[in-house]
Amino acid sequence: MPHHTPVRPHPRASMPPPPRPPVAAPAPAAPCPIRVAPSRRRIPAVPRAVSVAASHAHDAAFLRRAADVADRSAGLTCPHPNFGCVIARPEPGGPEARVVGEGFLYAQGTRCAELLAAEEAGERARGATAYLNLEPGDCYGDSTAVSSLVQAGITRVVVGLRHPLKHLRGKAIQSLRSEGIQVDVVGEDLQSKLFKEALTSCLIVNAPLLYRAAFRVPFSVLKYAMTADGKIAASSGHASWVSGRASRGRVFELRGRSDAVIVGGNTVRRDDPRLTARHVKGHVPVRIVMSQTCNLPEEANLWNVHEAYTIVATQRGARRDFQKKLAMKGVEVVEFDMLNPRDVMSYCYDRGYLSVLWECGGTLSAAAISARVIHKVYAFCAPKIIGGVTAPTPVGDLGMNQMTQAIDLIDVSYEQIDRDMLMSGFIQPIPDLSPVIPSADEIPSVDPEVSPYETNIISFYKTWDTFGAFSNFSPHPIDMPDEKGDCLTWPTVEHYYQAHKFVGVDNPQANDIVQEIKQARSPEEAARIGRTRQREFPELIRPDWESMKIDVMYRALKCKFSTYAHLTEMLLSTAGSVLVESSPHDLFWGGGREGEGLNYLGRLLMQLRSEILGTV
Ligand SMILES: NC(=O)C1=CN([C@@H]2O[C@H](COP(=O)(O)OP(=O)(O)OC[C@H]3O[C@@H](n4cnc5c(N)ncnc54)[C@H](OP(=O)(O)O)[C@@H]3O)[C@@H](O)[C@H]2O)C=CC1
Ligand SMILES: Nc1c(N[C@@H]2O[C@H](COP(=O)(O)O)[C@@H](O)[C@H]2O)[nH]c(=O)[nH]c1=O
Repeated sequence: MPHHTPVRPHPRASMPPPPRPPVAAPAPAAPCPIRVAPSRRRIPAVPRAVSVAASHAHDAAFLRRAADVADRSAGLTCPHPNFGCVIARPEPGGPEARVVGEGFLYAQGTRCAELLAAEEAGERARGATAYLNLEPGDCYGDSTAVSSLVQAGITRVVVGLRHPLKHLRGKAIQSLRSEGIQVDVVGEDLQSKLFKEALTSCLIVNAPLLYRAAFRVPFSVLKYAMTADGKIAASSGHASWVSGRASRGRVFELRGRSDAVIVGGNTVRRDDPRLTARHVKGHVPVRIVMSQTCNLPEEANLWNVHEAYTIVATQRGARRDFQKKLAMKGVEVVEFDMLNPRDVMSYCYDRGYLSVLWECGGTLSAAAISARVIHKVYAFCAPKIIGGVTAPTPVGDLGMNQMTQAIDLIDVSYEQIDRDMLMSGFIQPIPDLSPVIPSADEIPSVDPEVSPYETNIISFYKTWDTFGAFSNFSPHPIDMPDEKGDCLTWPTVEHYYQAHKFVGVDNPQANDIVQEIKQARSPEEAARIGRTRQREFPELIRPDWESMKIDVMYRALKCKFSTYAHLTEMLLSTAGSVLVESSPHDLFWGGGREGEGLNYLGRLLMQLRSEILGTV
């Protein structure tokens, strides 16, 4: 029988709840068919003695709403598995059902959607139904989402999609059922075509996670703006602007939904782009330049890493002196034996990216399409003619010389944006993983492919991966003494670690930064603030930081694992294995791309494990 995680009390409130989103959620950035109904909107009245079809219509409407709610973190934080939870109950005496609570996962390491929705519903959750776009991904060993629904008194749960990650698939559904809660999964227990639209909404809002799980590369979107005669720039290369302001505003939103934005060397040389999302607050994607020659300008907007982080992906050994200059500016250079879109996407997968936006020209876009790493296309078409025999086009040579070879886009949407027309469609359909990965109740307890003598390396990285609780981003607050001995609660280990770069520095600005980090709404924002301030104000970093950072991390980890018994249990369950933080770029705390990293995070966890086992 597969092991199912016992329902545990959820950890103390780890993060201040994000401020209530506006009543009408921001219009979804992607021109997807779903529109967000204003919050608290009554779902159309359905007579109490409802037919099955009518109750399905009810369920479908609330499930669509859960998918809409799940999308609310777009542009605020990095792409992550999107969870929305809507709790609804029939009005006492009235025929209508009403939303009594809803919530969405704001970021990795923050309070889960189910906990937030149950808190908002309060006593009204008793006997109600919870609608989830995606099966809960309790991967911290504490089943917060499941226990929140159980403790709230939910009696029925409707799930849009089973979790696509193998180590999570089916576990929460099984836990809920073992607690006596009725769980209806669309496509399994709910087969009606009335769910088609709701299911599409669930697929779209979690497309990045689904593509990542299915193809082991991030969900990749190619976006370009072209004139009516099919040019992305004048023959001189001049391209400002093809599309209008409103269309470019939509592009900024698309960037805000992406972990990274990719351009080719030519576009850098021609446009000197910034590639930022242009919103005052919120998530800023990494900018990636693919350049085989590394023949890039000495000065460029992309080298201003105060605005956003930049990676140059280049051929191994290309212009090493220039690479050093880039590194001095804070630009990260990553070398590849053979620079190609597939290897760069595999690297982005290793970095935990879910979604990437390709904003390159036709040369690189053709290479990416040929490498089959592009999944969706956004084509902005402007009503203007530029002409030019040599004017660049959106996609270069694909080796096709018969129109019958053309790639047909599927699930195509058309949207007018001011004077422009946006056509978007998929090159590869959103993967339906239901038949591919069996769920927990179907997976044999021992994977026959893995021999018991298989390598004993346990890799961990993102909070949604196996052993996600080992990540410093996991939502486990720690109580730590400050320099005066007073006990302070830090939302996560990451908050504590980043803030302690600036602790003990006799400068009010340093203390302000400590407070700014401590109050960050999510560990990723705490990390972003800490790293940005470190680059901006190196003089505010405590002078002994390099010699003290391991001790700071060790103290935080010791507190984390001694505070949460189930985390200690999880750590001890890895006895005999080597723990590696599989970050391909953090060569101090992580293992690196080819194991060249020092893996200090893995080493500290193994040290803690030994101390607990008394085997130091
Ligand atoms: N309207 C729009 O939406 C857009 C317009 N543009 C315009 O397009 C023009 C640039 O287009 P284009 O010349 O096609 O440039 P690209 O942006 O496609 O860049 C091509 C460069 O990408 C690099 N590259 C790295 N790996 C590969 C690979 N495996 N295959 C191919 N190239 C690779 C090379 O850089 P290197 O030479 O350094 O080795 C190559 O020269 C500019 O005028 C720009 O203004 C660009 C983007 C969007
Ligand atoms: N010219 C053009 C686009 N060009 C793309 O946008 C980049 C410039 O981004 P930024 O520097 O952030 O404004 C440029 O390098 C290219 O990738 N995009 C569009 O949506 N519409 C347009 O008309």
